[in-house]
Amino acid sequence: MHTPSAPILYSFADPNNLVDSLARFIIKAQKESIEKKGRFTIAISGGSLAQQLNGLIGKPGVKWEKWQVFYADERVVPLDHEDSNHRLCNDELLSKVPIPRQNIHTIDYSLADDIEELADAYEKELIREFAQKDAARFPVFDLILLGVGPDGHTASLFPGHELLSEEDRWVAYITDSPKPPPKRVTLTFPVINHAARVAFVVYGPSKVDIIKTVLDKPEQGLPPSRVRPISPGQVYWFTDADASAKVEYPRTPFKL
Ligand SMILES: O=C(O)[C@H](O)[C@@H](O)[C@H](O)[C@H](O)COP(=O)(O)O
Repeated sequence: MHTPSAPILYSFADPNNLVDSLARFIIKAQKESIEKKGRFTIAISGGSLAQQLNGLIGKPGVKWEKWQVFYADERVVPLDHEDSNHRLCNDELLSKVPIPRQNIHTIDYSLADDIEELADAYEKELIREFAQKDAARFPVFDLILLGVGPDGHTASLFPGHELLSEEDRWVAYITDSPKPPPKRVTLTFPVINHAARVAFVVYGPSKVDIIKTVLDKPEQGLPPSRVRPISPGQVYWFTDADASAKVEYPRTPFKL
């Protein structure tokens, strides 16, 4: 029944090719989603991922007014703070494209003194977008974009952390993140694993060992290995030759 499909691994020798292929992949996902539902729901992580999205800037065929952008995880800092994932994503991409501000769903930092309330408010923001329209137990994002830390975390789901077993909530909070800043909110595994598509974007030599473990030894259960969207959801890996150098898992040639 709901057997997850095997991950699809792309490895690009040329970094520009990764950026361009990722942009084309996102535009195709956007087109299919808008044709089906009239909108495109996407969640974006922080870290180096934001820079990899600049292939979208100025590309024909992107219907920015149909995008609904959420954050796969967010650091609990003011939105203009240099640690904010929203600030990063805004600086790298969103401020450079004609997306309506109300389509960008940020945390409400005014609730930061009570992180549980802040996480609940962000969950309600998702419910407003998804529950009424899709009436599903969990939201079905059209696309979730994730990175992987050298310690094997993804979004703000860290190896060995109790949040890995969250089965109920859409948005959870963490106050002891091993990667600073310590206070964060994150989408949970049930949400990530209900997405139509999840794409990891990982490049550079510092990721070579962790990517090998995640893809070749999924039985170790690192957070990115647990990203296995239920059918017909699909997980993709966009890597460069440095990050995937040691991986034995089979690569798929990129074509749309
Ligand atoms: O808020 C965060 O810290 C990120 O969302 C995090 O999950 C990130 O994606 C990875 O740590 C990879 O980051 P790099 O690509 O910068 O290594």
